[in-house]
Amino acid sequence: MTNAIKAATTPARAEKTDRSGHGAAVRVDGVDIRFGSFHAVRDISLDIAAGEFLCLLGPSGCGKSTLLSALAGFVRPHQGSLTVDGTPVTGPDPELGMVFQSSEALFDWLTVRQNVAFGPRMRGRSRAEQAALADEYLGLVGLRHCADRYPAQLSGGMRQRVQIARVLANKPQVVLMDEPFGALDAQTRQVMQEEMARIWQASGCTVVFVTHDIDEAILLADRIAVMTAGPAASVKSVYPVDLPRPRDESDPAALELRRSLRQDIGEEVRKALRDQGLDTERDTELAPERSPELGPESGPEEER
Ligand SMILES: Nc1ncnc2c1ncn2[C@@H]1O[C@H](COP(=O)(O)OP(=O)(O)OP(=O)(O)O)[C@@H](O)[C@H]1O
Repeated sequence: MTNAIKAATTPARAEKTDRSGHGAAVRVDGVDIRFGSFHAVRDISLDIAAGEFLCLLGPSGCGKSTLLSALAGFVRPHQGSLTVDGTPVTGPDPELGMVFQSSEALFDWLTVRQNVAFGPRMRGRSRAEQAALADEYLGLVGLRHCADRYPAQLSGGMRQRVQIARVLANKPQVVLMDEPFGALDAQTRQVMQEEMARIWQASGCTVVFVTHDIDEAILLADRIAVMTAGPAASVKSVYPVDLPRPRDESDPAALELRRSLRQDIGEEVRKALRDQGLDTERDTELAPERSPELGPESGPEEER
């Protein structure tokens, strides 16, 4: 467990009704996942504190989504355990909200308000409670004025905000996000990242966020876990992001962290490309950056 994020104590899940909408501690302990004979991830251990924002970074195809799916209860580990506030994850659970990359997950035939009220409705909340929750979470994502529109009448960024509101309206303790802004244009993505930081702070939930984007991870995360190239991917290193919020990407400490992450992930990407028989020597895009004026590189937790 050298790469593990050490969580505080993990209180019993029995308290969850009192703390609904607040974060839960997540423990990934020695998790192996296989698809038939294919070994996707190997011996992954991570302790994520209640209310923490953890980003998972790594080369394409290393197993980030697979790990997230296991946390969501969609995929069963071959070995090891996944627990939320000490309770094993055995299948999908309303306490574990999943936000997908594509906003196609929304129900096109329901209005925005009905989409957000869907979870509370399924959980037997009264009409008044459904309306109040939809109003609250649409307000949080700044879309109260769109409540009566249908998803097709919204932009991609707005649809993603509806998806986030719909997940949060269930008051999950843990929100799992799989490249939620990956399909957005650069400007919308930047606004959504800033919004996400605000929404997370307002909701208090634990977030596990998969991304390819180093800058996005630095902007959002309390800690960043970097995965090795697959197959049999594991956690290579965990970086604490000790930067004040809101984050300033031009902060020298942020630039230094970015350089370390690029180097760390670049090594894994080159390894993956070599395994695929590609020549990576000429890949200048992935070459580690050298900026002597930035001083010594920041390192992952276990190197400190
Ligand atoms: N249901 C499945 N059956 C077989 N193999 C799978 C299955 N799901 C994922 N894999 C394989 O597991 C590996 C990890 O896939 P995964 O989607 O988790 O990677 P990723 O890091 O999220 O990739 P990307 O960053 O490109 O989205 C890949 O080699 C993928 O082909």
